Amino acid sequence: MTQGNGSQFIAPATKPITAEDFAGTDNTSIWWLSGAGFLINSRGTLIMIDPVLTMKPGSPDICEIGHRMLVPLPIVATEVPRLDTILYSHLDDDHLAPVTAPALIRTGGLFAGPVVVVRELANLGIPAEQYRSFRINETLRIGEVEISFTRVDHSWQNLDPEKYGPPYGPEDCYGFLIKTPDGTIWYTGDSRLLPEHLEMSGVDLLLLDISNDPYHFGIENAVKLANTLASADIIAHHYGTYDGSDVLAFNGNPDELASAIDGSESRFHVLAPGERYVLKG
Ligand SMILES: Nc1ccn([C@@H]2O[C@H](COP(=O)(O)O)[C@@H](O)[C@H]2O)c(=O)n1
Repeated sequence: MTQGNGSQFIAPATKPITAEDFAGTDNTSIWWLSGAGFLINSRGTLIMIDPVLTMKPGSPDICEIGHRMLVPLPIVATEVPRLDTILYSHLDDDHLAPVTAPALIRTGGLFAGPVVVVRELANLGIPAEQYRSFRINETLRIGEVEISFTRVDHSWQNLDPEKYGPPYGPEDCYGFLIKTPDGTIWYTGDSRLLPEHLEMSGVDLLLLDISNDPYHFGIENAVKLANTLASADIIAHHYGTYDGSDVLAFNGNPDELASAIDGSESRFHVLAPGERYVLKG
């Protein structure tokens, strides 16, 4: 892993995700897609979270949302063969990418997220029969997997509401609690730390946003959450992907957390995009 572009931490070198990774399995596997995105294959049930998987046409390193990528994508949207659901945490384009979303219609997956997100998915051309909005604490069951929608606070427009518009409210951005036959995964979503986050239990794998932005956990609270969920494995994300040493939301550094997370040697995973992690519940 390298430091580049001033002080920016770059993710480990990408490994390709292939068609075989979408086949039926006897376990639950997780891949970081880069940025804030994940693929989960739970015994053949296929879930994507916040995929940003398209490059600008003709450009080797500028992605669809205009950022130069520090690492290549492990798979592009047009090569994703099949999905059961695509979960969207919120509207920001490094989560809901406007070229990737329609490119995933052909996977047959159900697009799911908050009401405002689903409204935007409709604008992007997702057919009505292929999307559904959910409220906090509602559940979506797909095969043997049960997904519930957890609370976040990501009201970053408060930085300057005149410039950025109304701040995201409590039903505009979600996290996802994903119960599989092999254990429970929690994707916290982009959020400041809430008291209820510290009351979560039964989490086997924490997909932890480690960016150091005031409307995210920040290092101190990411460590606090990791140490509260003391028996969970952790996969770091929301860092090392997009060029922007001056953008706090892109500038997490796993090294800054590792020494403060209890037992980090065995449970804090700094995966390459496209590297498989097998859930041990
Ligand atoms: N001028 C700005 C505007 C926004 N931000 C931060 O960007 C983040 C939005 O992207 P997410 O991945 O977090 O959804 C948000 O956290 C803002 O704090 C900024 O730094 N400067």
